[in-house]
Parts: sequence; structure tokens; C-alpha cells
Amino acid sequence: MDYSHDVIVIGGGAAGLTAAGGCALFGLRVALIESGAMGGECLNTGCVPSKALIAAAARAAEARVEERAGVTIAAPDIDWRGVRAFVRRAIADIAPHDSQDRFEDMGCEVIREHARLTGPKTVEAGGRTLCAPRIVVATGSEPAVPPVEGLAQVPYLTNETLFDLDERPEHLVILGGGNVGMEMAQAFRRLGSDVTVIEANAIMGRDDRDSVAVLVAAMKAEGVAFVQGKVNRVSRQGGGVSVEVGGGTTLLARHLLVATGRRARTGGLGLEELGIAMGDNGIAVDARRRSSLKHIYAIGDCRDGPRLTHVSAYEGSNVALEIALGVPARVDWRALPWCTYTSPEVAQVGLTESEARKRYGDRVTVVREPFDDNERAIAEGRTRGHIKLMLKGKKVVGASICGERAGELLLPIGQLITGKASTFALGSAVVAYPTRAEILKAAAFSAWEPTVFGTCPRRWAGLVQKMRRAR
Ligand SMILES: Cc1cc2nc3c(=O)[nH]c(=O)nc-3n(C[C@H](O)[C@H](O)[C@H](O)COP(=O)(O)OP(=O)(O)OC[C@H]3O[C@@H](n4cnc5c(N)ncnc54)[C@H](O)[C@@H]3O)c2cc1C
Ligand SMILES: NC(=O)c1ccc[n+]([C@@H]2O[C@H](COP(=O)([O-])OP(=O)(O)OC[C@H]3O[C@@H](n4cnc5c(N)ncnc54)[C@H](O)[C@@H]3O)[C@@H](O)[C@H]2O)c1
Repeated sequence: MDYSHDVIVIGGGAAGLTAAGGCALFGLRVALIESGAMGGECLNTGCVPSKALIAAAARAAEARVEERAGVTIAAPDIDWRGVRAFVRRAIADIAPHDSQDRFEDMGCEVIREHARLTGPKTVEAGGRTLCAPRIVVATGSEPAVPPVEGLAQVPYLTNETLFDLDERPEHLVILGGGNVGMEMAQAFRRLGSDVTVIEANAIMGRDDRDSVAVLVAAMKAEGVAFVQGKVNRVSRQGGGVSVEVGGGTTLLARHLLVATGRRARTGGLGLEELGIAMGDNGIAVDARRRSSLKHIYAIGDCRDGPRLTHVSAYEGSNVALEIALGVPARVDWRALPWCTYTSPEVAQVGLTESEARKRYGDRVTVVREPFDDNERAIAEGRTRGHIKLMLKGKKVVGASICGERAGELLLPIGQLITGKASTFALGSAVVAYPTRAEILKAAAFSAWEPTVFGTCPRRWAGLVQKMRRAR
């Protein structure tokens, strides 16, 4: 077969860029096809704008507390256009990392067209037919809009439109208390909107219940309202929307944000015609991210599985290694980290307590260290939250951290879970004082405390002292 490329990558988000860039750096002939903005969701409508908005909101929140630590500051004056410009600048400043120029410099042929699979090894894009022995589908996901009566007839926001708002919402009703709903609820509240979150099930259902309870209490204290229930009906009401929730609650809002999860973007790609198997929500893949046609890979949000930027990038580098070097690269989710960037942050790596108990039963012990024992947190007056380590014997199988900048503390725990480091090594490390990271040492040492100060070492210490006294 006459191949135009060694690999064709469809999608220029975190997953596709990592796969394409990796293959190009190994010297492969790579076609990278992107129909929209380079950088995909994370850069344009996801992580980057949301984290910039959160940063603006944090500045406002600090100023809302008139007096703290003996320092009085003026109430915030929020200029929505200024906030929006800050968000756009963050996107523009990061855009060069994901740009067409950068990937062309790496050696990719970048094609800015819609792509479609026309055969097992052929892809049509912009009137050209490309052909390669390996194809990587990395087409991402889109907001999953629930089948709520009337929703299609009212104007609503999703992450694809939220960051372009011309005005700050007076009252923002958010459908869904997942990562998007919670991050955006706190950010908009801090920027001056009234905010109500409607959640049908558990708030942030994938996270540790103790961490989520601390966050919900903090957000309620800041004035975010929570309604538990399923939305039955939505209708137009004056210039806004009326939202009817089961149990008889009706909310009126100027703006409605739908943040009820994601649906893999797989339509119109020609997958059905090729007989590629689908999972519950996306392309079905094996541990090497191969679809049912083994030379066609599916990575990132478009396949069934976790949807996070670092997961997309991890899968992208795995398939780049596999395609370039011919060695199988399987995903390993034992130490999968994620973090919700609220204040306090809710961070997780590996199993939550309930997952660990379900998997290992009585063999699990949970070590808990609160931040109000951490001297940096005390000195700063920010002691909210805790760390929980889930242990099987002395081996860590998961950790849940809730607190300021909790996400920054995840990395060493991932190393404990994969066995690249040990609780003993971390528990006996020298940690700079005073840092919030000392909580990691304290938690890891807790696993060893009963052993280190147990009967045998105490007897031995007694013997040493006795011999010393006798001399
Ligand atoms: C508000 C929000 C905040 C988030 N915050 C975080 C966070 O803080 N941390 C985190 O880890 N994750 C976060 N996420 C999730 C993260 O954005 C996604 O998991 C990640 O961007 C997915 O990357 P991807 O490459 O798989 O898909 P995408 O980024 O969606 O990229 C797919 C690309 O494929 C292109 N494409 C699709 N079909 C075709 C076609 N037929 N031809 C050519 N091109 C095509 C699309 O235009 C798109 O650019 C957030 C998500 C949202 C919505
Ligand atoms: N900090 C981060 O890492 C971060 C931030 C934002 C988004 N993300 C990723 O983006 C993805 C999307 O986030 P998301 O918040 O949209 O999805 P999600 O799956 O995290 O949460 C959606 C929530 O909506 C609720 N829901 C669904 N239908 C409902 C209905 N009809 N009425 C009321 N509630 C309903 C669900 O019970 C769920 O709690 C996630 O996969 C997440 O991993 C990550």
C-alpha cells in the first residue's frame, strides 16, 4: 500500500497534540488534522479559561474579607470586561504551546480541516485522501445535555459559551454539581453573582465524601445555594428561565449553565461504517488504547474512560511510544490523580476510602491528618481540610486531600501507590519547615508510628539506656 504518512492523528487537543508531537520527534511522517482551534477544549473552553476565572475570583474573595491578619483592604470592584480580558489573555499566552507553528516545527504536517475515516487505513480531510498504517482518533468530547423537558427551547450556557459572556450573570443556576459545576459556582459567586447548584445525585460523586463535605460547607458559607433533585422542566420566563426541580422547588434565573457531564465526540467520523465497537460513552478501547480495529487507536475524551487533560496527554505519549517503537504501552490507573480547583481544593489520587474498603474490606486502614496540626497552615490562618491516606498494610492505595493548594501535594503520593517510593522513605524524609507538605510526612509516618514506637523498639531503647547507666 502507498502510504502518505506513518501515522494520522485526528484532533489537536491535549491527546492528539501529545501523540502527534511524540511521533514527529521520533522522526515519523505525521499528519495532524484539526477542524477547530488548536489546543482543543483544555486551552480554549476548559482548564485554562476556568482556572483564569478562578484566579480572578480568588482575588475578589480575598478582598471581600475586609480585615484579616490585621490588614484591612477595600471591597473588590469587579469589572466584568476586565475579568474576561484576563481570561482571554491566559488563553492567548498559552496558545503558542499548542500552535500550528510549533507542531510544524516538530515535523508534523498540520491540516486544518474536518477529518473522516473512509477506509481502515484512509482518512479524508479537505478533499485529500491520506493513508497510513496507524491512525489515532483524538476527537474529544462535548457537553452532554440531559433530556429535560423544555431545555432545548431556552437559551442555556455550556463550557463552550460560558467564557464569552458579555455580562456577569445576576443569578446563575447551574445544572450539575460535578467538577465544572462546583468550580464555576464558587468562581461566579466570588465575582458577585448569586449562584444555585442543582444536583440530582451526590455532589462530586467520584470524590471522597469527607473532602466534599468540607468544600460544600465552605461554599455555602460564601453564599452558594444547593438544591438536591432532578430538574423536571425548564421554560422561558421573561428575559430568563424558570427551572422546576422535583420536590416542588422552582428557580428563576437570568442564566442557566448546563454542566451535566460529557459525551464522546464520535459522530460523523465514519466509525460505524468501519464497524468500530463503541462503549457506553465513547470508542471502546483496550489497555493499549486500541479500538476493535487494532491499528486504529482512540485516546483522550473520545473513548470510554476518565476525561482529564493529563489523562489525554498520558495516553497520547503512550500511543506515540507504541507506534514509534513498536513496544506495547498499557495504561496504569493505580495512581490516577485529579483535583477540583475550588477553595479549598479537593484532590484525589488512587482509591477513595469507600473504593478501598469495597476492594480490600477490613485490610484497609485510614490515616487522617488535619491541616489544623500543620504549622504553616496555622501560621497562615488557613487550617481548613485534611489528608486521608488509605493503606493496605504499609502500602498506600489512595489519598484524599482537601485544603488550600491540595493538588500540589499529590505527586509524592502517586509514587507511593506505584511503589516508586515508600511510606517509610516519605515518613523519614527531611521536609522544609514550615510547609504544607509536612502533612505528607506526618501521614506517611503514621503508617510506621506503631512499629517505630512499638514494644520491640521501646524494649531495645530501654536496654540501651540500662547498659549505658551500668557503664
Ligand atoms: C470547564 C472545564 C474545565 C476543565 N478543567 C480541567 C482541569 O482543570 N484539569 C483537567 O485535567 N481537565 C479539565 N477539564 C477536562 C479537559 O478539558 C479534557 O479532558 C481535555 O481537554 C480533553 O482533551 P482531548 O484532546 O481528549 O479532547 P479535546 O481537547 O476536545 O480535543 C479534540 C479536538 O479534536 C477536534 N476534532 C473533533 N472532531 C474532529 C474531526 N472530525 N476532524 C478534525 N478535528 C476534529 C476538536 O476540534 C478538538 O480540538 C475541564 C473541562 C471543562 C469542560
Ligand atoms: N478540575 C478538573 O480536573 C476538572 C474541572 C472541570 C471538568 N473536568 C472534567 O470535565 C468533565 C465534565 O465535568 P462535568 O462537571 O460536566 O461532569 P461530571 O460528570 O463531573 O458532573 C456532572 C454532574 O451532573 C449531575 N447531573 C447529570 N444530569 C443531571 C440532571 N438532569 N439534573 C441534575 N444534575 C444532573 C451528575 O449527577 C453529576 O454529578 C469531567 O469528566 C471532569 O473530569 C475536570
